[in-house]
Amino acid sequence: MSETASYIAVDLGAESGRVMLGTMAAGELHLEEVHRFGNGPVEIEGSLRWDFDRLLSEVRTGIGLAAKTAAGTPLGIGVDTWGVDFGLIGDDGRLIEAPYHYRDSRTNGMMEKAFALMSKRDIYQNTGIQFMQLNSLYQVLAMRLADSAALARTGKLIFMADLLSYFLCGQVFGEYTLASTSQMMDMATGRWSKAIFEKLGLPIEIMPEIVMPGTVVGPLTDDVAREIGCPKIPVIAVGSHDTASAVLGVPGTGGNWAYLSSGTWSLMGVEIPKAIIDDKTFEYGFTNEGGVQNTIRLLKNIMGLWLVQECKRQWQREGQDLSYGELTDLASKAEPFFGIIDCDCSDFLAPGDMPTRINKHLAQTGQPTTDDKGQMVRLVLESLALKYRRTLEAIEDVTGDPIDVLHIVGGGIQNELLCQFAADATGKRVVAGPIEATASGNVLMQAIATGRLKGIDEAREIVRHSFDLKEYRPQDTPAWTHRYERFTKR
Ligand SMILES: C[C@H](O)[C@H](O)[C@@H](O)C(=O)CO
Repeated sequence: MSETASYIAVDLGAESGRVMLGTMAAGELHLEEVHRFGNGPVEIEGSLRWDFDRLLSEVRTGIGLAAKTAAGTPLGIGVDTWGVDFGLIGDDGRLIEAPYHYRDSRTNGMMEKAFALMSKRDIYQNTGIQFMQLNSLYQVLAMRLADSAALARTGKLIFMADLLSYFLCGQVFGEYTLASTSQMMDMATGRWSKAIFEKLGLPIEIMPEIVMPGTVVGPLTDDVAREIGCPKIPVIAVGSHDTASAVLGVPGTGGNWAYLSSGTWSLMGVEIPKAIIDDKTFEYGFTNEGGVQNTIRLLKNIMGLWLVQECKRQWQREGQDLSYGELTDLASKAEPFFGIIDCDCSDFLAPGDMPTRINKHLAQTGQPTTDDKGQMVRLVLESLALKYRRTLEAIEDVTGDPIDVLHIVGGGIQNELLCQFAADATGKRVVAGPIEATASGNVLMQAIATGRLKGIDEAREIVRHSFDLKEYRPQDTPAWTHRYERFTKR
């Protein structure tokens, strides 16, 4: 077994996608970005969709570049994407329509319709998954209730990352961590939940077979390998859910640690050996998403930097194109604790004119509004940090274990102001890095699948030796605690 091994990681988020070449040698992981491309919703027939054909072509381009860049032939390709979304393929193996975007309005009011068919508590007891209208369950229910022709013609439903893999290697499968985000999988059996499909009248036969992360799915098809111009590299099921790969990429330094995968969304939680599905996790709204190597990701979705991304897009539309760096700089100089919002208010889920919606929320809660961009970004970041504190306290309450350190990973760590606010608001030591935790976890899972690594501990050891980490110590926490008390009383 040669010392050096390389793998191709395809990592797509809601805002951008990248193809990385990961090279493992001498206990270190080196990541090289060979291709990066934009991503975002496209409007088709008045609905929000993903431009799947473009994404697939970008992925193929990236794989070609990675294969050319690699010293030898990469040992595998792993694909991960955001959760819940899927494509439908017909019996002819072709995609029936452009996949829907989870922020499309077709799921408005769908949860209530589901609860009329099966109680909210029973759905939770079965799946252990948090309630978000964007969950796959409500997307499929919306199609059934709309007598969707596309659903009627469906041979197989395939989740986004696995759909990209399908068009690379021709194999239909449902990787476990990604499948778990759907709220259609029975957390106890790791199989599709018969109870949910029966009670909601959904076609279980269209669901793909669930496979565990680390499964070697199959080589690139002859056509794909020829068209890309690379060998028939095996496609490996990794933590197909980007957050599952990100959690494997957490360095996990000493003590009892929590993680925050920070990007469009903020996913905050802990890694546990067994799902916790009880009245407390139900009340707190915790989710038990599948992790790699038989772990569970107990976490909560927090609206995240989507709020800042959407403000930036609106100000751009209004002719002021400020970079994230410039916006954060303005925020650092703005008045502390000017106002506070509930970041997870469903008013903020859909795209479009976020500053106006934030001001409406401030006015509705008896707070002053603002047209100052720095002030608005600051109150968003402060509100996120206070939500992190609330979530961390809930994690400690549910697990009974105090958290010593908060690991923040992902693109969001470039917002150093938010990292510092997270330390200040929670009163916890924050360790930030790596930015590319998801791509790292993707490559490391392939290394485990190909026998180069024994498991999670060895993988995290490599993360600790391969990336620079930045520490943030809590400052001025009393002022934050005072603010937090006012926040929690709301
Ligand atoms: C809907 C979100 O994409 C999902 O809940 C989240 O876990 C994710 O995938 C973030 O990339």
